[in-house]
Amino acid sequence: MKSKAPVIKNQEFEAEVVDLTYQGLGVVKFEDFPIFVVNAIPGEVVKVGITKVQKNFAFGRVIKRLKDSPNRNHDVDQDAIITGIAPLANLKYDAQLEYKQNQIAELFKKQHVEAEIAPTIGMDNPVGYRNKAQIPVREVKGELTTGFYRRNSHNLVPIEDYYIQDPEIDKAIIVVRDILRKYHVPAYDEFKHQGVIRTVMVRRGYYSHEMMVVLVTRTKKLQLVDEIVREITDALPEVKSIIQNINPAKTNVIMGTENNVLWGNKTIKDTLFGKQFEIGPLSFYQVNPQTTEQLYKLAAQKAELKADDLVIDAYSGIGTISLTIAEQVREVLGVEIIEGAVEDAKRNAKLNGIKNVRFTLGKAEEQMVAWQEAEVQPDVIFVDPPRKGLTPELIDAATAMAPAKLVYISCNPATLVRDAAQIIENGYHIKGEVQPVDQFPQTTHIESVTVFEKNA
Ligand SMILES: C[S@@+](CC[C@H](N)C(=O)[O-])C[C@H]1O[C@@H](n2cnc3c(N)ncnc32)[C@H](O)[C@@H]1O
Repeated sequence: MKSKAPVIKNQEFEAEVVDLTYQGLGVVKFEDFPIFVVNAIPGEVVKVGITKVQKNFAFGRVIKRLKDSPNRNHDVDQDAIITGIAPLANLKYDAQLEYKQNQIAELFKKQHVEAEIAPTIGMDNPVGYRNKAQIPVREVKGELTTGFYRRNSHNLVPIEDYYIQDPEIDKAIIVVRDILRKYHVPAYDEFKHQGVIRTVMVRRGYYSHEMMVVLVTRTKKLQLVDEIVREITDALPEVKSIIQNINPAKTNVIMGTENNVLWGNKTIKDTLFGKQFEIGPLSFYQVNPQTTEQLYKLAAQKAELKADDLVIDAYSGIGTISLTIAEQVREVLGVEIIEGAVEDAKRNAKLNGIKNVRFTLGKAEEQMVAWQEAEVQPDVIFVDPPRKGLTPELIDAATAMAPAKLVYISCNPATLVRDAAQIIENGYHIKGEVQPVDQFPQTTHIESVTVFEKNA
């Protein structure tokens, strides 16, 4: 079909940036036709070159910035922005916090759900916070290279400073990269589906400083594995676990399902709220331990837990929410889909001497229905789903059990507002303000806590 777009590829023009999308792209208009531009922020005037035209919108690039916004942060490496490591880093931090609050408010408005959104709780030092890195390994100019993809592409940009990761993790990535180079391990080629090493994953406990290195390989065979392991442990004394994860599939999914412990333990430990957690290679663990403590504390406070409460923790991961609230309530029932995470959760309960939690392996949407059919009567339900949010079946089953409160921890406001509409329709209202907590500074990801209370 012929495009009705009023712009063509390579066209150049000057315009003011009028908005910022949920992906952190600046919006300029040409005769009301929206053009999305990397690294352009509202209030700026830019000379734009059109790079791609679609039916209802186009993409462009900044040829020249003619006027800066006062909110522009000049103090950031451009690689972080062009690769999408830190797509919001061109905005000063206060403006990022405001942007996140506004994004949630706009989405609630579009959904016609009334909600007050509190100012985003931010970090004092919003860089170097990530406790986990998953770094693609590719061959660039004939050399094994670690870095990040240029946005919307699979072209690897070599990077050594990832800006938002724990700097000790950045150092470890360089060490591992150099060892892999030394032993001539072939980097994965995703087009030919050849080569060996696909990804290096590193996780580091914020309090424990225990480090796990995961080498994700296409093949079972990893040449000179003993030498590689010895060199990693010699160079990185914090490493407590080295794992080979095998992912033979032609896929964008980073990790496979098979893990071989090459050296050390199969998990690392970290602490949250003074409790110990063991974390396996495939388990979800919040990437920002500093704000996670704030987030869960807030969620628990807002839940107004009582000593006799029965609580459900849906999407319980390795048990972080369950175990941090267990002492305040009678019993917690968790459900989680990843087997390794459920095993971690059970071990973590033992490790902390907590006896009033029960973790079930399964789909939250099915388990919630099973609990409802078994006439379980929870006082509070916590839900902390992945980005796709809840299912209608889960919401119906959860609200049918009539908990006094449903505490929704969301990492995607678009699915939060969709689910909020159904929860409200089922006889609940939002209690107080929706509280954004900046779990992911410098990125467009938005975390928040909302409490739904049963109507009187
Ligand atoms: C955002 S994480 C929250 C984990 C945990 N509450 C925490 O903070 O550590 C979402 C969790 O949901 C799990 N998950 C994804 N889909 C699921 C499903 N359909 N049923 C149960 N768990 C699921 C993931 O494996 C992950 O552990």
